[in-house]
This record gives sequence, structure tokens and C-alpha cells, in this order.
Amino acid sequence: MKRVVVGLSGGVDSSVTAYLLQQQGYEVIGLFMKNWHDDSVTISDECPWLEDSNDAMIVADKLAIPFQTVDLSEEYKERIVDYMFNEYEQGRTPNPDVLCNREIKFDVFMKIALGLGAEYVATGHYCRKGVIEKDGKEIYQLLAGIDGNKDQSYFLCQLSQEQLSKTLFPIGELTKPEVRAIAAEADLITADKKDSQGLCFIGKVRLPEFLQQKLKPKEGVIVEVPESMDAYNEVVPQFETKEQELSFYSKKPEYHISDGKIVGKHQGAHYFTKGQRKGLHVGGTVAPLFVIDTDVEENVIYTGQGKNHPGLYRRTLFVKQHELHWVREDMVLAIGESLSVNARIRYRQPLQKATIYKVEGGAFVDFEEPQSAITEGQFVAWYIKDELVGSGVIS
Ligand SMILES: Nc1ncnc2c1ncn2[C@@H]1O[C@H](COP(=O)(O)OP(=O)(O)OP(=O)(O)O)[C@@H](O)[C@H]1O
Repeated sequence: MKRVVVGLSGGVDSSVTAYLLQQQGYEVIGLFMKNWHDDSVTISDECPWLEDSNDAMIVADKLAIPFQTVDLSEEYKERIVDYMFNEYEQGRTPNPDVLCNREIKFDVFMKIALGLGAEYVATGHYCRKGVIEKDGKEIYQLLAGIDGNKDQSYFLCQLSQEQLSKTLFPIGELTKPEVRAIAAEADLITADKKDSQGLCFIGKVRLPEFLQQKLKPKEGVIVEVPESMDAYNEVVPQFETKEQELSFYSKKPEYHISDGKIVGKHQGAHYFTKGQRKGLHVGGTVAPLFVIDTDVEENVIYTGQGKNHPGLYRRTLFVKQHELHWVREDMVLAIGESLSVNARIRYRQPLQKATIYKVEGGAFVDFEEPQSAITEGQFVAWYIKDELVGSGVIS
């Protein structure tokens, strides 16, 4: 009998994952990880992890499978939380969910699972794993979940062939209502439990409050940039090469206080991210203000009115070589090559037509339509049909 460790989170998706694998004849072990208990930064007074680990235990009990809890809070703090603060401090917006999968669930956690003699680790992610053969070698594919509403492949965009080879995603073939129905039929207590949302560790916390615990407030000004000023703010030159063109359109605009008028104050540019609307507390504008850029060195937030403000839009982005990742190692582009893909720059964004151009030092992702709020530190993931083939950090 093949042994598989299921990451039991105390939610309905992982409960059904464990149940389905058991039905398929696997020897299933449930493993709950605790990834947070730092006194210096509080996440929530409500302590959701205790409740969740209890639910996970009840599910394991019901299925009569062995259950263990591991404490990964040390690793979590080192690899995710510290990184998050550091990124925000530098004016970038990290994605802890993507990182948590790469660094914790499919690394530290996976190693523990394999140490328990398991052949696979399974999670309740809405995505699928495919296997194809190429030149006599097995290649693993990361495929979108069948439920388009729930597809979580984006969060797994940094997984490697090695990690995928040891992974199972049993619920990727199902829709959420189907998963709930299976849970109800199997009489699992998590059948009607509300979905957890967002940040994998934070659960119920609000991000601004979380950040304020480590990043000191620092008063600065909010500048409103007029609509007449677009992101490039200069005459478009004649391009001699494609690379020159891409480089021009991927360039981050540089705003100055004199480009607009001061309309308010903020408590720290490092708390804000591009495209953000909440938390500006500036009234009296016709359309709401959106952050179009932050300058953490000068501590200035640049904003524009309305979500069509040209300052929000860019056509091209760049990924540095060392932040470029191919799930499909067999598809890596050589310098000068390009690839037509569909890409997204945030979870749940509908896929956008784009072309990847490999150049020295990294790759450009050039969108057919200009994209709103391309944000440094976030991940861009690219797909061919329903397969996620690669990803990278937006620089
Ligand atoms: N604390 C945890 N311990 C073990 N595994 C976890 C934990 N948190 C998440 N996972 C695994 O990662 C998967 C995806 O996590 P996510 O936070 O997106 O939960 P979800 O989609 O709400 O799923 P669930 O309903 O199972 O909580 C879970 O289905 C589970 O397999």
C-alpha cells in the first residue's frame, strides 16, 4: 500500500483530499502544521490555529488515520515573515502564499512527510498534476483546477519538477460544491466550514495592522498626479530593436512631487501598494484615488483619480534572470527566443495574452493589452492552455 501524507489544515478541501485518497486505497497520514506563534508580532487574538488543528484532528479521527502536528513556526518566521517585512520596507509587495508553498508546504513540510516514509504529499489545492513523456523522460505538468472559480495553480507557480513529482492534488478534478457534497456525504465536520482566505498564516489579521508592528510609521505626503501625465511621460522614441522597445515600455515611471499637487498625508509609504484604494483617507475628489506609485526613500505616495488613470497602466514587465522560474524545465527559452503565452499578474486575474522575450539578464513579459497595477515583488505566472509553465518575480 502506498503511503501518502496529507496536509490537513482543518478545512473542507484537505479533509476531502484525505478522504478521497483513502477511498483510492492509499495509506493516509494527516499532518497539521503550526506555522505561527511569535510573541513579538501578534497575528490574531483569536488564535485560529488551535481551532483549525482541532478540526483537523476530528477529521483524522473520523477517517481513522494517524494524525500528527508539526511546529514549523521557526522556519516560517525565517523564510516568510522576515522576507515579507523586508520586501515591504523596500517598497515591494511580496506574495506570502506563493512563497509559503515553495518554502514551507512543498519544502520543509514535504521533507518531514517523506521522512515518515511517504511516497507523496497531498494538499487540497484546486489544481491538477499531469505527466507526459518526452525523450524517454517523465515530465510533470502543473494544470489549472477544473473549477475556474477556484483554480489555485497561481499559488503553486514556483514549484519545481522535483516537488511536483512527489505531489498529489486529488480535488483538482472537482468543483467546490462537489467537494462540499462529498464532505457532507462522508459526514466530515468541515463540510460547511467557511473557507479560509488570503494569507496562509495570517488567517484573520488585517495586513496594515500586521505591518505596523514591525515597520515604524513615518508621516509623508500624498500627491495627486493629473491624468494628463501618463506612465512614460515622454515622447515615444524610434526603436531600433525589439529589446529597446520592451525596455522602454517596462520602465518604471519616475514621479516627482512637482508632478502633481499635495492632497493629504499618510503614515508610511511602505504600507501601501500600487493599485491600492483603501487607506488613503483623502476626500473631495470626483473619482476615488488609487495609488499609482510609492517612493519609500522619499516617503511619498503618488495617486491618480479613478481606475482608468494612465499612471496605473503598463504594457510590459521585466523578470530578472535569478527570479525567473520554469516549472517546465524543458521549455526554458534561450536568449533571443520568444514564446506566446497567457499570463496573469495576480491570483484570479483572467488570463491575458502576452509574449515572453528572453534577453540577457532576464525576460520581458509583453502584454497585448496594458495591465493595471503591475506591482514589483508580485509574481507573474504564464500558461499555455491550462498548463502553468513558468513564473517570475516582477522587478
Ligand atoms: N496548517 C496547515 N497544515 C497542513 N496543511 C495545510 C495547512 N494549511 C494549509 N494546508 C494545505 O494547503 C492546502 C491549501 O491551503 P489553503 O490555505 O489555500 O486552504 P484552503 O484552500 O482553504 O483549503 P482547506 O479547505 O483544506 O483549508 C490545504 O488544502 C492543505 O492541504
